[in-house]
Amino acid sequence: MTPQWSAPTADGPVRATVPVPGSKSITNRALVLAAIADAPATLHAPLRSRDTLLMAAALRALGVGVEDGPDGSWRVTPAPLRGPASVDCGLAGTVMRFLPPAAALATGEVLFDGDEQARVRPMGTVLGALRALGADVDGDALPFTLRGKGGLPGGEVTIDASASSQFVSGLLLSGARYESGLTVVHSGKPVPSLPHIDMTVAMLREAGVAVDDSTPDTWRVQPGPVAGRDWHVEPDLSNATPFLAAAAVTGGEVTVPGWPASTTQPGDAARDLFARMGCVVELSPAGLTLRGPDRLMGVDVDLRDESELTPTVAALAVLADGPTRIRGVAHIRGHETDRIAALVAEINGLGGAAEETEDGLVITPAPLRGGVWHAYADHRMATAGAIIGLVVPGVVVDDIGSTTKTIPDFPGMWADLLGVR
Ligand SMILES: O=C(O)C1=C[C@@H](OP(=O)(O)O)[C@@H](O)[C@H](O)C1
Ligand SMILES: C=C(OP(=O)(O)O)C(=O)O
Repeated sequence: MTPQWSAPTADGPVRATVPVPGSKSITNRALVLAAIADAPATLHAPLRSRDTLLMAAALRALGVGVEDGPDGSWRVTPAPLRGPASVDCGLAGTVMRFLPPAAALATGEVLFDGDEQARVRPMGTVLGALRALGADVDGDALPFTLRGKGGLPGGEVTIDASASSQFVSGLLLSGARYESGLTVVHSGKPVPSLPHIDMTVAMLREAGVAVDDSTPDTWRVQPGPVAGRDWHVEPDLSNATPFLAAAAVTGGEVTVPGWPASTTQPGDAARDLFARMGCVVELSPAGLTLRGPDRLMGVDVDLRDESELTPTVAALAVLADGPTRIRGVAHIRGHETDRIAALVAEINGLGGAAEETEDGLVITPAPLRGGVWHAYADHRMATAGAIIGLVVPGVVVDDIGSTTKTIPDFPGMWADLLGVR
């Protein structure tokens, strides 16, 4: 855990242009696709943070070449995957869910483990699916060992992906390399974060893989090669939201350059969310510019599709002038931490009024006081504390280092945002 971090308060409306590092979700998909492709490829502007460095390290351990380019790019040279190897998943859902289906293509043993908190994240569905498809893997959670046989027959598998869209994405990413391809059928409560599956499908198609997603809850990947192609990684739109929130809560103006005109990133939904809370949001070739209102409005929102935005929306909600209800995110209890419980505990710990519901939380604005905001090793809990600290003096985030999961230098970016570096 890093030393306690006193969140800086804003002494007026925040005005800044904030370049945001690359998307975690795109970078880790591109790394996996490049690793199992038929030719070398370059990732331009990839995210280099804990989650993606762990993915790169894991692929290197499996025999893939991942070399640093002078401009921050990554050159990936595919190779037949092979064990014995150890994979440290850290706390990264994308590593723990995307790599085991790829490791089933390897020869030899691959040991997976991660942070203590990672050992309670839902994994059984992926491992059960791999077993059903013919893989030799024990267990239902980290740590586990997969004994690679150099490939899988593939076929059809039915899973319950209501706890994470990553179960589907992980299987699809490697499915074209299984002998008869792969059909994943979801059966259960609705799949969350569906745009992240759309991102997987779009990137597979860009890599020349035929994917049929025309039937709801069924995805079919044809067997065949994955084309080695270069990837240009977009800025991480979900990671942009704390910086945009700084303008929202101080009546300021923040621009994030390079915001894509069209994207599969669920973070793009932030444009509409901020607008509903009273902000003026403008997308132009210069990027996305957000102007904060005099008073933020509370909202009633279903965040099932963009559930990773919940901590930012909750932080905005405590500073709004009316109640907010967040629905549709029961599964975020299995994110880096139980985010529903964590948000409610930390908001109430500062004197706020938040309540858990079965599938989200309700926040009623109340005067807040300073105090310790616990991050629970969760990058988005930490950035939520930073947002509140802009307005509430004396907020101290206990583990700002948790932000390195997806942002290399959040404290530095935050200081630049406020002009206090
Ligand atoms: O595939 C991805 O890159 C992600 C999918 C989502 O996971 P869940 O479906 O578990 O919410 C999202 O919350 C996570 O941050 C990234
Ligand atoms: C849920 C998240 O991460 P992960 O990829 O580890 O699931 C997140 O970044 O909000």
